[in-house]
Amino acid sequence: MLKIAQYTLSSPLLQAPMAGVTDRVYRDIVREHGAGMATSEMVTSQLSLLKTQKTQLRLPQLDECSPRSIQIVGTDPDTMAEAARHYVNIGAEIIDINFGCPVKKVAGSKQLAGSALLKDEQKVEQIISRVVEATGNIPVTVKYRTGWCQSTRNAVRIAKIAEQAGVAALALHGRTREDKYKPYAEYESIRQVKKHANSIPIIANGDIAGDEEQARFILDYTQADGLMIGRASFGRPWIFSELNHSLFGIPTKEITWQYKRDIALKHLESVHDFYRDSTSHHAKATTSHTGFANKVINWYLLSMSIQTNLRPRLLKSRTPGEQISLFKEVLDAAA
Ligand SMILES: Cc1cc2nc3c(=O)[nH]c(=O)nc-3n(C[C@H](O)[C@H](O)[C@H](O)COP(=O)(O)O)c2cc1C
Repeated sequence: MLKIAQYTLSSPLLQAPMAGVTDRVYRDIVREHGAGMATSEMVTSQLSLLKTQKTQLRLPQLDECSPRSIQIVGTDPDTMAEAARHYVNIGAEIIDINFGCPVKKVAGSKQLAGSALLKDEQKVEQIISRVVEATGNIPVTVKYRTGWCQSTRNAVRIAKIAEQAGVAALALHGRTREDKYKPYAEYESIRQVKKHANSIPIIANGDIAGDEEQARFILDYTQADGLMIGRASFGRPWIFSELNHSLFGIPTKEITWQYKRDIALKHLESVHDFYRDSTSHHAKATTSHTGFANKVINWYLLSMSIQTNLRPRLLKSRTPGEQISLFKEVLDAAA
């Protein structure tokens, strides 16, 4: 089984961190359905911004499934080390560093964080070393892309830097920053990384769609120790238990239509509970609350191939109660 430093995971299939997606509710649901770990979406290493409600809601909580991994993003080694120390103090059990984010707000010329750091290997080394030093025996992992652009791919060099600086595991998305999300991810770089940095677990990421044959191919071809799944888990948290069963023979419940319906409904109810409880004292509560609830509805309608003319009403529901009962009606009508 996949081991990250002192943590033996229950499955080598991990949920990819996704900003605006993998909130506490999402992480709980995928863990319940077989994901071996679900890292938080990226959070700032600027501790002064920690007060914001948005960041507070992104942080892992002490009652969350272990190991609690939190992903930090930033650019200054000392600031990131200080942030890592802070997150460990409030309960993180693994610190993940983001060297993969392609978006302008993070990797643009103003911030030079996320995937932009792949252009500066020395800085990567400094950041990792400082964070590893700051976190003591709390494992540090790295999630990154294969390089800034096709002509400067440096996944193997980054892996060796990370390995030498004491990183406990690497997750590699088989695209460069320049590739953004264009089809398709490639797995050759992941295979090379596994070949050249074989003292730590390597986790393959990119376009894993949930079918057994493809997942088996990626594992065999790259020899990776685990797979990380992002978008394919939208409205489909049972993807983990399905693949756990088909790839590794881990027993699972039968995934019937009724089972999916119950999960979809529970996901929506949990989003309403979580944001209502967490944000009831904040004026801006409704933005993330409604945003997440509507995303959840759209994901499940798509993944369960449900077409309904009630969709506009569903997304514009005035109260959580109204939305939940309408969603139930839609799910039951589609059964
Ligand atoms: C909406 C969205 C948000 C994302 N946010 C993050 C993030 O916060 N940190 C990170 O390392 N990667 C982030 N990613 C990248 C994913 O973790 C993953 O590497 C990428 O989606 C490829 O995997 P997939 O093809 O299985 O989706 C994000 C991706 C999406 C689609």
